[in-house]
Amino acid sequence: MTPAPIAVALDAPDLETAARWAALVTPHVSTVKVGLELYLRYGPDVIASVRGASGVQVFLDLKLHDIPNTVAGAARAVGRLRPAILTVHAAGGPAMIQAAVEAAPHTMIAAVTVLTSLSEDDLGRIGLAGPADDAVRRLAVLSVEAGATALVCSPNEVRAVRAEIGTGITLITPGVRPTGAATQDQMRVATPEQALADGADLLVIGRPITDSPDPGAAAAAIAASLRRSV
Ligand SMILES: O=C(O)c1cc(=O)[nH]c(=O)n1[C@@H]1O[C@H](COP(=O)(O)O)[C@@H](O)[C@H]1O
Repeated sequence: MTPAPIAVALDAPDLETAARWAALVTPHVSTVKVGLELYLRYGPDVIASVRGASGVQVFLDLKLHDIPNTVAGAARAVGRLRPAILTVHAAGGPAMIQAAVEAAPHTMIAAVTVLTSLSEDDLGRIGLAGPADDAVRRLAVLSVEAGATALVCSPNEVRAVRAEIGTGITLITPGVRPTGAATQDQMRVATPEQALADGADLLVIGRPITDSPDPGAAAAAIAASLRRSV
């Protein structure tokens, strides 16, 4: 069976746990995601540990955000690890995004538009007042023009972003919660089925899978539900 278009966020406190989660979920999902917690603790070795024997696609989520020269250096450094996907913050601007794209030519650069943990009230307070859709679409267009081939947004904006940028750009959506699951610190959320129906290409799902006593079964259940919904 083809693995589901899900990136499981391996936000674990230690490498053994992350590698165990990765091994349990990889029969069911296309991708595993390494974020700041693991990378800052263990460094580059973490990539090989979670990739394991399965050779699953690894998404390195470092959300780089600095001046173009610094981001180019960072993207070059981690590009050598050949992650399939690397995140940068779209708010770093077009020159920064372009620098990342050029520095890591074998990796898909995904620009994070507006964090899914931000509410519209939060957006007003950081100077992005208005519907989240507006800021997300603006950042999406800027990022694609700068060379990003993937975008990260909440499932609530995926339809508007797709309409704005057309096909050919990979849309990645965190903020995904199966019906009834706790939203925790996520503010702009939808179900996996809704995110896929609205045009997401890859769903980032962490705690609804990794907090389960059986992460493999939790991933398999969401994957099966996605298959039934298409
Ligand atoms: O870039 C990301 O992956 C990301 C962007 C965003 O806007 N929101 C967001 O939650 N994420 C990541 O997606 C994952 C979501 O995890 P859960 O909330 O546990 O499903 C975390 O690893 C976040 O770092």
